[in-house]
Amino acid sequence: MPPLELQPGSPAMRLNRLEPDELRRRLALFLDIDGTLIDLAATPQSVVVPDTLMIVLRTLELQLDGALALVTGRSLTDVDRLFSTHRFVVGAQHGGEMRGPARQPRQELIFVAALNRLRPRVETILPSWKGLLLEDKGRSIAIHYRQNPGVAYELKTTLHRLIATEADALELLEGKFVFEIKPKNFDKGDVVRALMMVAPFKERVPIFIGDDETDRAGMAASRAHSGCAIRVGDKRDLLADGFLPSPAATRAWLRELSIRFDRGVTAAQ
Ligand SMILES: O=P(O)(O)OC[C@H]1O[C@H](O[C@H]2O[C@H](CO)[C@@H](O)[C@H](O)[C@H]2O)[C@H](O)[C@@H](O)[C@@H]1O
Ligand SMILES: [Mg+2]
Repeated sequence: MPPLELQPGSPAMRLNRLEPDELRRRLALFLDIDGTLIDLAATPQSVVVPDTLMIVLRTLELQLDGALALVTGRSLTDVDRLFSTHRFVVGAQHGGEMRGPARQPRQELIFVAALNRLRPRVETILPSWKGLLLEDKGRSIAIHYRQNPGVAYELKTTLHRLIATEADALELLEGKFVFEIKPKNFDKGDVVRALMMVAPFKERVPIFIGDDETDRAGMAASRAHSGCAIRVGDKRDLLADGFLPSPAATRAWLRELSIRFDRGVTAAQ
């Protein structure tokens, strides 16, 4: 099994002791995408989803009777482009856009007016710096500065100043070489809470796996449902019950989990 480091006494320890078939029937997986399932790349468009990951996710989704969701900052359209051969349950745009198990896109419009008012002002300030990439997702706007990391402080200060005019409605998230402007009324925790109210997630124990500050709301919601949280990367995090060192380790861990479920079913037959 790849190196999943578990905090002593965490609920994850108890889950880990369950028989494979019991675990399979009890578990719900909430998986962040960038930096957790797939390796980071120079631009949002240049990431690669390995075929093997696609197979593992699809297999786990079947094994968990559908209780697997992708929870991401990306837009739903972008998720469907990346994972083009299957439509997963998705909490996109940090929870601003959702496709639940009923396969119906649910779009929340609250607070979006504030974002629409701010959009032209963000577009106006961007040419002040070289190498910025604007990713307008509709319900959130990402400003990537990976190509010019030196601008971080000045850009952040400017964006904070812009957002101050819509402070009741909007917030600034800090990701990996990216600042994101999003409405305040949702986060990844809402995705977990919403899905845990409906089948097939309901009654299961959630595990949220993420790599970023923006995942902490999802991690906290998972723990609040008596589940656990795993942080990917080298940051220690008090909210995390376990740690995986890299997206490659996450992929390997998910694959091992799927194999363990498969063996459990075979053993029970
Ligand atoms: O919640 P996530 O699934 O982790 O998505 C977070 C953001 O990921 C993407 O940006 C990040 O990944 C890019 C590709 O590796 C990288 O170039 C960029 O620097 C990262 O910040 C995505 O473009 C954003 O929309 C997501 O919010
Ligand atoms: Mg991530």
